[in-house]
Amino acid sequence: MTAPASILEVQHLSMRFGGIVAVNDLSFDVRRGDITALIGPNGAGKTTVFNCITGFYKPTTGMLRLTHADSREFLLERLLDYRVSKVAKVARTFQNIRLFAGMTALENLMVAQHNRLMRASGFSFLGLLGAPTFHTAEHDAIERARYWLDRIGLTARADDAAGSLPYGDQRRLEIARAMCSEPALLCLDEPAAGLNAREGEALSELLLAIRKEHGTSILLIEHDMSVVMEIADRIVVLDYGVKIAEGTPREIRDDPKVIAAYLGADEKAAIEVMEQDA
Ligand SMILES: Nc1ncnc2c1ncn2[C@@H]1O[C@H](COP(=O)(O)OP(=O)(O)OP(=O)(O)O)[C@@H](O)[C@H]1O
Repeated sequence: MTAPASILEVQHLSMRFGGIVAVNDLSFDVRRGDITALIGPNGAGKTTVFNCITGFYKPTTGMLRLTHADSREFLLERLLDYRVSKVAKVARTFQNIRLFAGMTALENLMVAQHNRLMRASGFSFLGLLGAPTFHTAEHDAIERARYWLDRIGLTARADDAAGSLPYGDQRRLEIARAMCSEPALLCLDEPAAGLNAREGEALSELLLAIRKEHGTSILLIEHDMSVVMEIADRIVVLDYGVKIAEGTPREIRDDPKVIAAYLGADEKAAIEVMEQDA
């Protein structure tokens, strides 16, 4: 059986906060194995969409259907947030870094596998008895953590406190931590924020490698257009909670509606700017 082409279908999603309509009747698909970017000016509703997908918010209306490669379906709007990560296998990073700063880099990657280890330990009982299933799970968890440390070039700093690492390394460690839970869908909220050009390139390389080597579908919010244009397969553009465009990086770059939204101008003014640039 071939895996369904879309890993996530967002259908008619709306989210209201009192009188504010943060997301308004939004529909788009995240294709399996693609890097999809969600972009738009400040306040467009991007983080609200993420919060609905990851179960932090219950949408006012709409459906969020996630389909695993084996065709198992999950309606994310009906799941509690911990089940979105644990059962539906959606992992997420945040705009601000949320590592455990006092724990080592390796420990941060082990904590991410806590659920799996707890299950293998029979919720402590089998672990205390030293059951082989627990030892195997523990060994696998360490191997997985070491793999990801190596993948982000931090093996030599495995025992350093996460908070003492350079900012770019912390960003990539967060992504590695999310990958330790072996997600079907990886949601990244502004992973390039605060990175310099070199760190931005290292991030792009990491995300392209995750897609290529692990086949993980990625949905990212990003303001850094150089990163978006370089790595995204498809882009969805939001403005005032509404989808104003969707397409390949090339299609989006030349779309007057998108340029107008970013300039805070109307479409006619945007076309004039494009003609001046040409
Ligand atoms: N919990 C909330 N309560 C009330 N209003 C909210 C809440 N969360 C978001 N909003 C409002 O919803 C709108 C969309 O916000 P959101 O943070 O989703 O935008 P964004 O595109 O992620 O912006 P940015 O790029 O600045 O992070 C804004 O007007 C914001 O003030």
